[in-house]
Amino acid sequence: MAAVTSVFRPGLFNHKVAIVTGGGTGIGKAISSELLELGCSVVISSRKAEKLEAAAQEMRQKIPPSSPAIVTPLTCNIRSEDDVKALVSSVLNKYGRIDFLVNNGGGQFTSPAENMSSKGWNAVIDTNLTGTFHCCKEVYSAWMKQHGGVIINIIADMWKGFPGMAHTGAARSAVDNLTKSLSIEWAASGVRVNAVAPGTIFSKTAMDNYKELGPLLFTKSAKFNLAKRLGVPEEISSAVCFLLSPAASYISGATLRVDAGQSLYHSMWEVPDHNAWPQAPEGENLDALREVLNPKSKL
Ligand SMILES: CCCCCCC/C=C/C(=O)SCCNC(=O)CCNC(=O)[C@H](O)C(C)(C)COP(=O)(O)OP(=O)(O)OC[C@H]1O[C@@H](n2cnc3c(N)ncnc32)[C@H](O)[C@@H]1OP(=O)(O)O
Ligand SMILES: NC(=O)C1=CN([C@@H]2O[C@H](COP(=O)(O)OP(=O)(O)OC[C@H]3O[C@@H](n4cnc5c(N)ncnc54)[C@H](OP(=O)(O)O)[C@@H]3O)[C@@H](O)[C@H]2O)C=CC1
Repeated sequence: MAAVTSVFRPGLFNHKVAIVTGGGTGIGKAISSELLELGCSVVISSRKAEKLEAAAQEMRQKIPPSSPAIVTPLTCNIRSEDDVKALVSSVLNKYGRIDFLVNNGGGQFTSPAENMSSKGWNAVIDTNLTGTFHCCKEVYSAWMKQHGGVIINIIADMWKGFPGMAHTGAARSAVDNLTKSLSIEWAASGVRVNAVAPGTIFSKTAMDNYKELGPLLFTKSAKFNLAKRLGVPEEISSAVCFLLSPAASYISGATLRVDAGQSLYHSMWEVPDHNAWPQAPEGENLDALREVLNPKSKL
């Protein structure tokens, strides 16, 4: 299979520097690879050093000879403010600038809300909401406040709630709002802040996170969008590269849904038939409704 080639102009991001959290797998790997192809040096960052190093090796082999880009793997748990400070400081020491921050690292587990422990809830909120905040704040304070830049937050299709993953729905919705607040507060520094809300995007690592449930969740999900197929990480990457690029110079505070209309369509979560709902009030409208539902009842 041929390698995907960016639709953007070669050299578009020459000599820029990006941090991509979760940059070694799935969506983050696709974003990092496309940025490298376009000339941007990328720091890929997540918790597991071995995984990052392997991803960096693979990416190095694919950087076009014409690209001045360098890829650097650096470990960081975004839940820890100290880790994030150390990451940003290392990037500035090595590269002397940070043009782009892509807050992609994150995730969750499936569980009905009533079975979530406080520890599990906090793990997901700390990762997806607080982790994103840590990265935005540190990159802004240490670099973008004085020099400008672009931040992209990867969120999720939580627009109709997120039954089965209520913790991440709450966290991502909060990041959608954080994106707007930061875009306003940091506008005068020349910082654009946007979000991308993916639909269901297949990668091996994303699916494996759900263990034996993974294949079922992903295959079942494929029909709940207008394309009638799953997305792939490259389809998120191109949206991110657009928002990072000068083509999006008039876009800030926005969330771009890259979901083939999934958020407009019906949900995977089935509400079972039940009689638990309060009855509608008696009156002429309910009488008329009963007649429509059961015309013979009048006889
Ligand atoms: C319903 C339709 C779904 C279709 C799929 C469509 C959408 C796909 C969206 C995606 O985002 S795919 C990307 C998937 N990738 C990831 O999620 C990767 C990152 N995920 C994680 O790191 C974890 O999920 C995490 C919970 C965010 C963090 O895990 P970690 O192991 O670092 O946390 P701990 O601190 O060890 O655990 C804390 C606590 O959390 C609870 N918990 C963790 N995993 C599970 C689980 N699988 N099931 C139930 N509970 C879980 C648990 O209480 C843990 O505490 P302990 O019990 O271990 O003491
Ligand atoms: N795939 C999909 O359908 C969708 C994905 N998303 C979101 O997109 C992002 C990328 O997911 P995807 O590529 O699909 O799945 P992956 O599981 O491949 O990616 C998740 C990445 O996040 C990193 N990560 C997790 N926790 C932390 C942490 N505490 N600190 C730093 N890095 C962390 C992981 O690396 P490590 O374990 O080494 O820390 C991993 O690289 C996630 O935020 C995900 O929730 C949103 C909507 C849909």
